Amino acid sequence: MNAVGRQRSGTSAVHHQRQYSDNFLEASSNGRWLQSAGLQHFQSSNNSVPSPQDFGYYGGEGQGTRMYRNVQRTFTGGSDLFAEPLTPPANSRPLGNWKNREEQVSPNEFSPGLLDLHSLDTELLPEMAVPGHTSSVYHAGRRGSFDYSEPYLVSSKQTGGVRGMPDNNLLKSFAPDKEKTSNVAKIKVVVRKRPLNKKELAKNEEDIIETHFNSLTVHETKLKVDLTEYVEKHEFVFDAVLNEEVSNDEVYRETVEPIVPIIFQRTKATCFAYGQTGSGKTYTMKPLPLKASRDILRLMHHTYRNQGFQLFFSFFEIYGGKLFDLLNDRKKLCMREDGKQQVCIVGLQEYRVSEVETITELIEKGSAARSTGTTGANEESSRSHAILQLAIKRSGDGSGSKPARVVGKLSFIDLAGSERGADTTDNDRQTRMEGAEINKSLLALKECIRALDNDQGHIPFRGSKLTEVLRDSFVGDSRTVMISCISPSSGSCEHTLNTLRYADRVKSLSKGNNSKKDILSSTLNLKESMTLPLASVLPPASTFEDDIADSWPEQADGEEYDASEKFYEQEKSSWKHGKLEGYSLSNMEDTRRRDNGQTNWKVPPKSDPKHSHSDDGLNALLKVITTGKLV
Ligand SMILES: Nc1ncnc2c1ncn2[C@@H]1O[C@H](COP(=O)(O)OP(=O)(O)OP(=O)(O)O)[C@@H](O)[C@H]1O
Repeated sequence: MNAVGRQRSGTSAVHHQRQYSDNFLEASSNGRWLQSAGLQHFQSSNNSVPSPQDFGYYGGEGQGTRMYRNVQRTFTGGSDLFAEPLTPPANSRPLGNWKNREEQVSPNEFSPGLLDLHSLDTELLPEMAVPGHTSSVYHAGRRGSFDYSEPYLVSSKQTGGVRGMPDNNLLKSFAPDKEKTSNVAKIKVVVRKRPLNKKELAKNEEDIIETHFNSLTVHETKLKVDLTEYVEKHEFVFDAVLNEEVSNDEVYRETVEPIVPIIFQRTKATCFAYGQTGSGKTYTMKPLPLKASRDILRLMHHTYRNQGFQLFFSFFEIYGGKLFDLLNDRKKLCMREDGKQQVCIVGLQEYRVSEVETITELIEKGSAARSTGTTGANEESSRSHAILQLAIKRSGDGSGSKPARVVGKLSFIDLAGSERGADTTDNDRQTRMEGAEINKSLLALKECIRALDNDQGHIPFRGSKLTEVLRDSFVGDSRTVMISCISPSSGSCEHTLNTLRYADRVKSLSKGNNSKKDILSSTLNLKESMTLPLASVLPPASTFEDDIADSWPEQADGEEYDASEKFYEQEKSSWKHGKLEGYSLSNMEDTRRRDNGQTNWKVPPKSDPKHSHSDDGLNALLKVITTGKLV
């Protein structure tokens, strides 16, 4: 497993310095996010981006008093929270407190055009031979050193008639063969830890996250009955763990870069960020589409030159269960399904793009129009799920004479911040309702990923608008990358554990190697999920009840009532009947552990007579062993 940049090593000081020069070089927030994307040379110097007033506030549509981001607020908004540099590398932070305490280890792109809804563009093209590709080692040497400077981009040389495109001899080659496609994991779970911010430092909050190669340990301080403190360790293993020193460039390399070539191979891929409000989801997600577009354009103009591929860009959000076009004055959109159960977003404006600069402008424009609000942890919190889609289309015969149809799609989802209901007690009703809606969709997302990975016949896409919209990204040949963002602070420990457990659950769904152990583990996870359905996202009782009673005004009129309500009711019922008991079965969650620096694959959880699901799990396990079938 890749460990670049995640371990403190002899180069850590360099990483550290680069990380912050990436993120904090300019005072201009616009420049800042381009820098953090490694694309500062694309910073718009013209006035083509509309003025803030153009999107300052969009009334109506039941948006109440919600605020929208203006151009001045970019994803690094609120950076006043951060000192520069912020934290020394985690390993250099004194872990003394933990050590002094008694330890307890718990096993644990500009030609705008309206989207032609009735073109068959939601259908994937039949497989077409793509001649003339260069087949070389795509990732050769990338693990050894970080290419922070991105020389092919910094270079002022223009090649191939596409601005911002790399110099030929620096062009990375992609091998678009089937084998490569299947080599990219179906589900990849990556965790990113952000540095402590000013607020947390001011409160003397400790960094409780210790990162290793592809694992991390959370040091949770607890109190015994006699009020003496002890530290409980929670260990998790993921596909990659990115610490606070890791730049957005490396995040891209680890997460999205490997899936870019395969979207030319009839694959739909989704990358989403999950995590507590203020944990760095927007910071992490915002640079990714630009970097991916750059690579896609490079492939289109080099490897796939003159083959009729086109790149289309769209950007919308789901707020309160409704869809809004972020590139068209927040126009309300409708989601429809065609006869083939393909999802069509009626009215969504799509832009055909061929230059990175244009994409930069579109991202700026869309981000400025997002719904934001204030939460306890983030003054400018994203209260919507933002979905940015890059669709690769090609005319049916590859010559451009027939209408273009979708070949592959790459969706970037910046999910709204997850919150525990407990955190919403000092928030207004609107914020609490947002929280409930957000949690519902996160739960539905997890359920879909779970069902997909278990090859279940029924995928509960109707669980939420989010999953309905993402339906066509999950069926067929799809890839999912989940980036779990966490805060390192002791004050966010519970959130962090919830986020990691969600991530671990998603990860455990991946059959990856299809080893028997994995299958067994999936069985156990499924079993557990049946008894603990709302475990990781459910707000506490009081808030949950309030939120149910308060249902969204737009939904109350039944206009867009859908199966999600029913789903929600079912989940609520499960919860009411106490099926969440045993949620803290951390040994069930932390399925893989490290031992003496070696990663051990999933082990079945220990039997615990107090928890009946353990017996169920063992029974399931035995059945699989004896029958070779999942039960
Ligand atoms: N890895 C990081 N390095 C430096 N600063 C970071 C990092 N991650 C996040 N931040 C800063 O933390 C603050 C909150 O981040 P961000 O807005 O991305 O959180 P979020 O998870 O999207 O929150 P919400 O869900 O409420 O929208 C921002 O000021 C951002 O610049």
